[in-house]
Amino acid sequence: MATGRSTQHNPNPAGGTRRSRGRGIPDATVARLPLYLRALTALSERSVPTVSSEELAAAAGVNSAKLRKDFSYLGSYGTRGVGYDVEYLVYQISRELGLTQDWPVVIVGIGNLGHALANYGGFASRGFRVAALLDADPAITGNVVAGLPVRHTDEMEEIVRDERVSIGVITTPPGAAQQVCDRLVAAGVTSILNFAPTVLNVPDGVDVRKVDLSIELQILAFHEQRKAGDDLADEDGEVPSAPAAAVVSGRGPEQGHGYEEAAG
Ligand SMILES: NC(=O)c1ccc[n+]([C@@H]2O[C@H](COP(=O)([O-])OP(=O)(O)OC[C@H]3O[C@@H](n4cnc5c(N)ncnc54)[C@H](O)[C@@H]3O)[C@@H](O)[C@H]2O)c1
Repeated sequence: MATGRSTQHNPNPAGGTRRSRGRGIPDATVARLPLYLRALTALSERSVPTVSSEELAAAAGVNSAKLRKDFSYLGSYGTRGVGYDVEYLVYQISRELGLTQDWPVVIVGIGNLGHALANYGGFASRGFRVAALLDADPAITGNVVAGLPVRHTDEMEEIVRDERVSIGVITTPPGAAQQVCDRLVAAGVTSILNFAPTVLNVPDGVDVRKVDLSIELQILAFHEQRKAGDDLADEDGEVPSAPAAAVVSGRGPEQGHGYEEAAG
């Protein structure tokens, strides 16, 4: 394993706007592109030809000034009085996100979550092909999930090389995640989507995105608590002291998605 590891890619580091490699689009803008693409795809499916920045911003849940700024990085300014061409924007954003090419993905850890992800049809329609499902448990290997045989992790290196896999999805228990990550990276994977509740150490040049539904729920709980506090304050004019900080204290900078709050 390489030395000099860094921790995961922080989409919004303190002290400046991080720019993605290549065309100088800020990472915060890149993080919002999938939101625009989802909204645009829905419009495209309804054969809507054009959309205003306000309509699209509302559909994507983003502020419209931010959307116009984001699209200016793509060189897309829309037409006054007409708006943006939906099909062209779908193409432009897909191209920017690298979705016009096929991305083979491996999923490691085919338990409850791995099964659910393997069965999720949305990957293929967005350009992500599940190249292999891997698990360390011989009782699971050989089972067919979503039409694919679960293969043993002993085959990981060979599969990554032969299928030219650059994206690995980790759905193992937390105790196994770092070791799985190390093997994926050593085999040539350069992007990891980590569902295990653990912080992964990776060498420079490897991007890690972390998905944690419990953190999202904790953030909602924080806002719920604030709302409850506001209601009480409305009644008696005082805001009660809320122990909410404890609820969100586990939120590290790499864990928040922060589409709206991220600098753009
Ligand atoms: N991010 C989220 O929102 C979210 C939601 C649910 C679960 N999780 C996490 O996802 C992970 C999986 O959860 P689950 O409910 O599917 O667990 P599970 O126990 O059902 O499945 C885990 C699978 O990983 C396999 N495994 C164990 N060690 C391995 C190794 N070294 N290499 C390859 N495979 C290995 C096991 O054989 C098993 O099939 C856990 O870390 C859990 O905490 C995250």
